Amino acid sequence: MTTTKIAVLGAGSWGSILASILVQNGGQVQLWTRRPEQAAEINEQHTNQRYVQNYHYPEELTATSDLSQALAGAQVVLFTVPTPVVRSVAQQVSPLLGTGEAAPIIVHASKGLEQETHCRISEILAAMIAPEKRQGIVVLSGPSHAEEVARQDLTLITAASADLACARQVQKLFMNDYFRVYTNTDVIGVELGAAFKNVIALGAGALAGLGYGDNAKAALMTRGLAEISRLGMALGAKPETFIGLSGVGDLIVTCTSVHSRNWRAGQQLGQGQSLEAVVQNMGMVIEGVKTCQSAYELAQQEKIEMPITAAIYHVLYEQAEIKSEIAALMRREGKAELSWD
Ligand SMILES: NC(=O)C1=CN([C@@H]2O[C@H](COP(=O)(O)OP(=O)(O)OC[C@H]3O[C@@H](n4cnc5c(N)ncnc54)[C@H](OP(=O)(O)O)[C@@H]3O)[C@@H](O)[C@H]2O)C=CC1
Ligand SMILES: O=C(CO)COP(=O)(O)O
Repeated sequence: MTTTKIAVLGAGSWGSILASILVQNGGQVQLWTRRPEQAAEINEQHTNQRYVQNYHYPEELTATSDLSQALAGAQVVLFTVPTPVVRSVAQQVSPLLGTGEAAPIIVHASKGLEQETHCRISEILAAMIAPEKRQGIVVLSGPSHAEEVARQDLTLITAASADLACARQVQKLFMNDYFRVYTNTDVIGVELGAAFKNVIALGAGALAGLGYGDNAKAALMTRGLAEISRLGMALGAKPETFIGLSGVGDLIVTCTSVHSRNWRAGQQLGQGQSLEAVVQNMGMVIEGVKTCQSAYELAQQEKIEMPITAAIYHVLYEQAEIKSEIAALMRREGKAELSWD
């Protein structure tokens, strides 16, 4: 079997751990970081202390700050940078890619929507990388905190693509005894589930920060899933995807885990910290903050009721009090739980 050459772009928590899996599975991986000192740390110490503490990366993993070196001969290019920088990184990548037979499969593992354009990540990649420079675009998504994958905890995720053959190739690259990958062709549903769950996780964290209990958490997740699915379907997603790994699966893990940066950010907001302080202190991406604005605007555009997302938007962008938003949610007019009643 020939070794697959893979470029992983972004050496944060997720990119570096996905790169590690690919190396463990026999891939030849170049991990790109914009910081030469981080490349040196990964190559020489086999650590990435800023993002994943107490983890020793496989010694075969090579990091580089030279993008053309990372992409040379790559058959697969995996984007793992935060949503707000996907467009600018793709712009740098595009001129360096081969065409035709040399064009790579493009994969991404980011979870958000672009602010202002409301684009999904695969839409950004399709716009920035010409069709002759890529094979299929595959989305990797599901309940998967980097910290747990690092310790080889059992993890199941989805590889979604309109091109099922490409999704299967990506599935094969990542599968091993602790990391199991399913395929899905509903790219819209997978990307929207991933983006919107981060917004609900901010709410789950805020409830915890205010001292609410498990009833409130379950209620938020359930009604959060209802509104995510409503907007997702209006935007072309298949309903079943929201009860899959990239939907309810990721919603559960993000709303219930201390590993989640979105949950932790919400918890700190609930404890009374300012958004600026929370973002500043996290030192890692909190995707739900920006995606909340896109979700709120899309809901208005599609005329979809999303009361929880709207409440979180009011807190993040209009300085509303969390407790007043909770009170307003609880005092909404009584409703039927399901749309057919
Ligand atoms: N962490 C996790 O468990 C999971 C994360 N994800 C998703 O993966 C994506 C990445 O998240 P994650 O790795 O956790 O984020 P982190 O905050 O841990 O790391 C972000 C990485 O992106 C790099 N970066 C930021 N801006 C730029 C830029 N302009 N050009 C190049 N590189 C840049 C950072 O580099 P620098 O250090 O130089 O700033 C850093 O390496 C997010 O969309 C997240 O939702 C998905 C599943 C699990
Ligand atoms: O998406 C994730 C787990 O599936 C990670 O969530 P956070 O970005 O909130 O840490």
